[in-house]
Amino acid sequence: MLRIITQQADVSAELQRICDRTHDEQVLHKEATVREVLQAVKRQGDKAVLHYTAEFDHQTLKPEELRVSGSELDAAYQQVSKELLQAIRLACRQIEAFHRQRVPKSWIHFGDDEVVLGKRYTPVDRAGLYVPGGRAAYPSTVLMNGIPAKVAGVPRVVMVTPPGVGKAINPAVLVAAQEAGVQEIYRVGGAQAVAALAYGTETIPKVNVITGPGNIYVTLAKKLVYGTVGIDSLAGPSEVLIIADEHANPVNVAADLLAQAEHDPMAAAILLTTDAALAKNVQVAVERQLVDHPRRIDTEKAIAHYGLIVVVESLEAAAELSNEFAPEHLELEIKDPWSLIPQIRHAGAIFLGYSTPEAVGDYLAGPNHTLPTSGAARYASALGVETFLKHSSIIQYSQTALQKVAGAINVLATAEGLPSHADSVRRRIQQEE
Ligand SMILES: NC(=O)C1=CN([C@@H]2O[C@H](COP(=O)(O)OP(=O)(O)OC[C@H]3O[C@@H](n4cnc5c(N)ncnc54)[C@H](O)[C@@H]3O)[C@@H](O)[C@H]2O)C=CC1
Ligand SMILES: N[C@@H](Cc1c[nH]c[nH+]1)C(=O)O
Ligand SMILES: [Zn+2]
Repeated sequence: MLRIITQQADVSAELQRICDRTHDEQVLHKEATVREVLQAVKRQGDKAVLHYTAEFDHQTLKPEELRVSGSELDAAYQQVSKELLQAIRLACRQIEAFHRQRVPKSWIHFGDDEVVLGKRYTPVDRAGLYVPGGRAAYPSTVLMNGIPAKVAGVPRVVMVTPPGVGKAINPAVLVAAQEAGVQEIYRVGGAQAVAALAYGTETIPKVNVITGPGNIYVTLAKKLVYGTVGIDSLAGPSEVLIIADEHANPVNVAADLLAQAEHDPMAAAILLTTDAALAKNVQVAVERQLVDHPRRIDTEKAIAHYGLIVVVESLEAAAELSNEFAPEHLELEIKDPWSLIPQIRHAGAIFLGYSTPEAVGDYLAGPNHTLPTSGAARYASALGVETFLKHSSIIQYSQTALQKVAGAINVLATAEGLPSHADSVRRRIQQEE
């Protein structure tokens, strides 16, 4: 049963507990497992990858089966319906159009005294996309990761995804990969996949950046390999926080809460409402919709552990609680959602109004669905083209310009006790005189 509490109770502490669910003591034993997997893959390469694939995914693979073959990729097109292919292509177009909107551009500024300054953007050489596949198949995530990598111009894009039952990756995932321009796919998931991409194995190449969402094991692994490789953000078990007023439809709100909860037993689904009657009606609607839910057991776990309805005093109070939580997805199911926007400081994606369910963003509105979770939206953002780019600063000084700043550099270098720094400037000035 989805719990209802009022704002008088210790709401902040309860929200914090839910927010921290991926980094509290209960996940420590999972972190120990992940550390073991990372070390083993680093030392033993493919052998460890295959070992953990057998242990956690229950699939016995030979090294040569790790990479998805060309014939499997071709065959996937025969296994998806025309409607599914059309939907994937529609999503592709909309996601690509969105991500092409504001691609970071190199720039150069020619200043006084022939000083040239700028930034030059270049893609990483190799990107590794993690596409989840434990409890559901995620062709949409293939597009959300593959398209920005393509727009960024990454020369080599590698994808990993769990092997699936009978070693068969969902054909929609393989079709989506090809539509997004990804051809190099490996049948491996979990922490062992992240480790393979971070350290490289005999079969799987080491990459420069690992992107994509995943469950607690994937997210902990990404956190631990950060530094050896770059990552997009900690995009772990899904979350939605809905702020709703008395005009919201309780059945729709319940469906949106369940749409998150069904992802994972560790997913979070929170409603903050100014209307006590709506709170009760949503609670009842959630129960009803769970009755014949095909993923009932896991979804109920998420609702029981990380689901919550809070009756708040005002929309302003709701906005403040939402900021404390910093949700991955925030839905504003209120009459004038734009009026609350100025008060929202932290959220991965914001969905406005009664007719914008999060699912529209999950699949095809265009913005990325790979978003920071567990409070990471306080400092991180959605995956984007920039995730696959880095920039080099460009600096050119003329002799005249150098002469003008030599004194200041000398003072700063002396203050830092670094005489060679001062000397490197002084010598050039003296050479000129
Ligand atoms: N934040 C975001 O942007 C998004 C998050 N998600 C989240 O991605 C996740 C997908 O999760 P899954 O379906 O589980 O797929 P997954 O691919 O993330 O995880 C499955 C892998 O976990 C490993 N694993 C399972 N049990 C294990 C154990 N006991 N010990 C060690 N490793 C184990 C297995 O190797 C398996 O391949 C969900 O939490 C979902 O909410 C999905 C889309 C977007
Ligand atoms: N809701 C997921 C994305 C998703 C993919 N497919 C369905 N939903 C998230 O956390 O962003
Ligand atoms: Zn979803």
